[in-house]
Amino acid sequence: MSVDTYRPGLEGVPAAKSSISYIDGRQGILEYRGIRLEELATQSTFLETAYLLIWGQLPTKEELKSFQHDIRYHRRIKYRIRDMMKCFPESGHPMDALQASAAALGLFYSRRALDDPIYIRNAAIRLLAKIPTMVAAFQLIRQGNDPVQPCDDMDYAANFLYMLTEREPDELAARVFDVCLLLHAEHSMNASTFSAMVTASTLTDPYAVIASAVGTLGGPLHGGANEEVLTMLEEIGSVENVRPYLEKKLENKSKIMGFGHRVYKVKDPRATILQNLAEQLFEKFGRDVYYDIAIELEQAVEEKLGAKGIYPNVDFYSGLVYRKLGIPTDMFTSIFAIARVAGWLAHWKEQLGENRIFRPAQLYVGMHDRPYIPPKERTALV
Ligand SMILES: CC(=O)SCCNC(=O)CCNC(=O)[C@H](O)C(C)(C)COP(=O)(O)OP(=O)(O)OC[C@H]1O[C@@H](n2cnc3c(N)ncnc32)[C@H](O)[C@@H]1OP(=O)(O)O
Ligand SMILES: O=C([O-])CC(=O)C(=O)O
Repeated sequence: MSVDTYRPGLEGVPAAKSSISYIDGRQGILEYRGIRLEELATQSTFLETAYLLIWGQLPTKEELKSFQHDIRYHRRIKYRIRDMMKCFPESGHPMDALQASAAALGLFYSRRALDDPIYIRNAAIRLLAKIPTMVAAFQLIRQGNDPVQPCDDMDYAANFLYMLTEREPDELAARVFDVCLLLHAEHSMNASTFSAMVTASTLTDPYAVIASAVGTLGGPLHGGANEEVLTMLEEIGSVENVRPYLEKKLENKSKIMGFGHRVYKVKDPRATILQNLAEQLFEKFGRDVYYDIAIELEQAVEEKLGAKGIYPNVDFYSGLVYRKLGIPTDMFTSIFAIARVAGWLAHWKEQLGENRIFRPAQLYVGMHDRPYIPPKERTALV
């Protein structure tokens, strides 16, 4: 293998064949199973879209009804998982709590019948159903409260907001949240999905697959950027400070959170839809002061970095939507994870269909034939 074939970060290197989603990064197009995201966002729901992603086609009325029913039925989590979560430190990050809880599901359900479609379906249903319950449970537990049981009369998104706030959510808020989940559900070979696929390729159980993907999503270069964006907007503090802040960041060669993408060289289509959702919420519940800062920052970054193809990504406007929905900043990435479970499961299933263990090569750049030096003859490096 030569240095010429090595691409840091595997940029542009195809790592799998997939029919799940398609991105045109120059035109800002995203399709799930061939259907434009914009069409799904206005006409579908998160659960219907999750079905589409995992099983490859839109469900019939009966299939959707039975899928929704099964998810409702499996929303509760075992008291032992709740008790385990009560032992987590309240100061711990929600993504760490989620990774540990997702992995813990494997203790109860990891039968690994990977060639049995019923096992695959049940595992997908359990994960889609229980992950939101676990995310909401940690939020209540860390505030010193008991988790709220899922409400059987509520849809997926409304039920999550209910478990989080203990109040029946506003209709617009629930619909907006559902669309947010749909927008974050899948995005081809991103880092967390790749992580899920590597884990899946060893034929381990799906709970380990999802736990490894959650760990990868949390980093600030990936899903964790949505929290960082809000912190940055708070730090900027005023519209007047946007340009001086940006100048300083660029001088220090720092990244501007929520901007840039390996594939998109224009504004991420999800950011456009999220911005629109934020505006719908502002119209009903009042404008967020940070929105004006965000708009000014988008403009300033475009002037400075637009020529390099650096525009807002999905993480730029999502936090402003979640904030208006009353979701605390350090939970933003867990919300992303609830949605992305659908995409991870779709890739898990696709990977199992034509599995070969991931085992890439490396370019060894170390030494050879070094003598072993006994401890007393060694000198410290510094
Ligand atoms: C859900 C998601 O994962 S969406 C991405 C969320 N992450 C972020 O918002 C974090 C900020 N963005 C970034 O760090 C990057 O744009 C990434 C990680 C998303 C993509 O990284 P890569 O494809 O490896 O691009 P890379 O980091 O090599 O950047 C290429 C060039 O653009 C610049 N650049 C990229 N993103 C940014 C940014 N946000 N702010 C300033 N400059 C940037 C780099 O400095 C680099 O410039 P150079 O060629 O002059 O050295
Ligand atoms: O595709 C990527 O690299 C990151 C991303 O936008 C996502 O995972 O949604």
